[in-house]
Amino acid sequence: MESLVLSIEDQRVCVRAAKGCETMTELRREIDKLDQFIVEVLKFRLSFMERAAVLKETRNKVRDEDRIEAVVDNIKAKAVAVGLNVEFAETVYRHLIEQSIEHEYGVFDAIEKG
Ligand SMILES: O=C(O)C(=O)C[C@]1(C(=O)O)C=C[C@@H](O)C=C1
Repeated sequence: MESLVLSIEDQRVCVRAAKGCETMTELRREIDKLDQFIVEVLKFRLSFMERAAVLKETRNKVRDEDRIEAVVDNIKAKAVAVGLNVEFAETVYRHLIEQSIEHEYGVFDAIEKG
């Protein structure tokens, strides 16, 4: 991949491929651009947990083991498809889901149900 074009609403960012970076300064500038995007995607993903906390009727539905395994299986298949290390993808996603569940519990507990 020569470069990655990422867009969020009217924001469009072009991130150069790692092999196109000749210095650490250049390389870190590209990482910073990617991180900005990743943070926005994480925030957007978390907004779905906030909505899930509203849609789930009971607290014991916040953690859904079957769904966790389905998400992880899906991510592992996507990792294979794009050539990303599967163990890396699984580890990152299991952490992400655990943090998402913590956030969802927080929102669920803050809402008055019933
Ligand atoms: O699918 C859900 O029920 C969610 O709340 C989302 C999510 C996730 O992070 O993908 C989070 C908590 C659940 O245990 C399973 C999956």
